[in-house]
Amino acid sequence: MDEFELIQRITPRSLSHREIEIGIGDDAAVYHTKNNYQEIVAVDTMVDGIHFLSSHSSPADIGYKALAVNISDIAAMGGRPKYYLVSIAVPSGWGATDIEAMYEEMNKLATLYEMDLIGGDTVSANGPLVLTVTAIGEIEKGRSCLRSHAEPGDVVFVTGELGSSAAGLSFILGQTSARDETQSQYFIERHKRPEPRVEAGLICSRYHHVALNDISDGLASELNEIAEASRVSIDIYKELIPVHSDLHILHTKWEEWVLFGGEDFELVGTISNDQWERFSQECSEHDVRVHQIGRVTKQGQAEVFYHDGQDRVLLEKKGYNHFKQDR
Ligand SMILES: Nc1ncnc2c1ncn2[C@@H]1O[C@H](COP(=O)(O)OP(=O)(O)O)[C@@H](O)[C@H]1O
Ligand SMILES: Cc1ncc(C[n+]2csc(CCOP(=O)(O)OP(=O)(O)O)c2C)c(N)n1
Ligand SMILES: [Mg+2]
Ligand SMILES: [Mg+2]
Ligand SMILES: [Mg+2]
Repeated sequence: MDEFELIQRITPRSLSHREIEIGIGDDAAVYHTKNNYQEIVAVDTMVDGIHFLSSHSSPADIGYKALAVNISDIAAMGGRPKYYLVSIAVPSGWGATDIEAMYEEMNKLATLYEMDLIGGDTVSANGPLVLTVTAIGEIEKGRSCLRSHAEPGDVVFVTGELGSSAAGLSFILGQTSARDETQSQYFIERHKRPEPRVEAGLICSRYHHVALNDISDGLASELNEIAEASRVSIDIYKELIPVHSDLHILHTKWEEWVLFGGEDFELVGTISNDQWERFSQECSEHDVRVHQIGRVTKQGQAEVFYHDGQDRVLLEKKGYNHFKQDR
């Protein structure tokens, strides 16, 4: 495979954004920016064996998820995604068709969100496949949904359902068995194809002082990050957390999946009590699922508490941690 041929093949034929002066094809990309807007930039890397198993995920699956998790970070700021760059380190076992299939799927997802590929990098590798995506988005000045925005009295909410991605991973790793193919396929799909909550994030950006985080490392970890950044205490309630109706029958570990599993790429956030009803109404009008799961209680100490019936336990900042896995 020739590096230059490959770049030519993955170069988009048309672009969604006219602000691009030069995308792929020079030393760097150049685009115009809008007045009264700020840019949002996020980067995440995926490594074979750590974030996915190339034995179980197709190149298309891998491409989809690498872009989706970056779009998710733009959504978690309340922004609109616009551009992306892709860097790949390709091991010798991978051919041009695999790489093209990966880009094809990224391109499909990007088209849904009107994003343009504006650059990247291609290298050969001796190690596993490494895929790094940088996403760039925009937001009106001062409207970002920062982790530091939580205040006492705020409602704590999540989008979608939690724990399904971890259940899917458990199926892939052969740690859980399913009732039937349809059941396992549902959860595996949640794991391989998370839907970035762009619409939910955009709605959040139109409200005052919303805090947001996307759930990559698990609910417990992300809530602790909000608590730390805002220096507040948060209380959440087991019975309020939305989960798939089959989740609890799959494995006794289902509650761990919900709290610590991660990779749901749902949004967790806080919003003032007086905006909550209008906000949840607007979400339902746009078919965006949101559920209240708790409250921000007080300023001072950064703590998260989990209510299970009569019990109230400290929810530690435990979850996926790259340097702290039991492996
Ligand atoms: N190696 C690094 N160099 C510089 N900044 C980093 C590095 N790794 C993470 N960060 C920054 O630390 C913050 C937290 O990162 P991370 O936990 O990966 O966020 P997320 O879960 O949203 O992807 C982000 O602002 C990220 O940009
Ligand atoms: C083979 C395999 N093992 C374990 C996992 C679980 N896993 C890997 S990374 C991760 C956390 C999210 O990835 P990270 O790089 O921390 O993303 P970020 O927090 O930066 O968005 C989880 C739950 C997986 N997806 N695949
Ligand atoms: Mg990251
Ligand atoms: Mg994030
Ligand atoms: Mg992480």
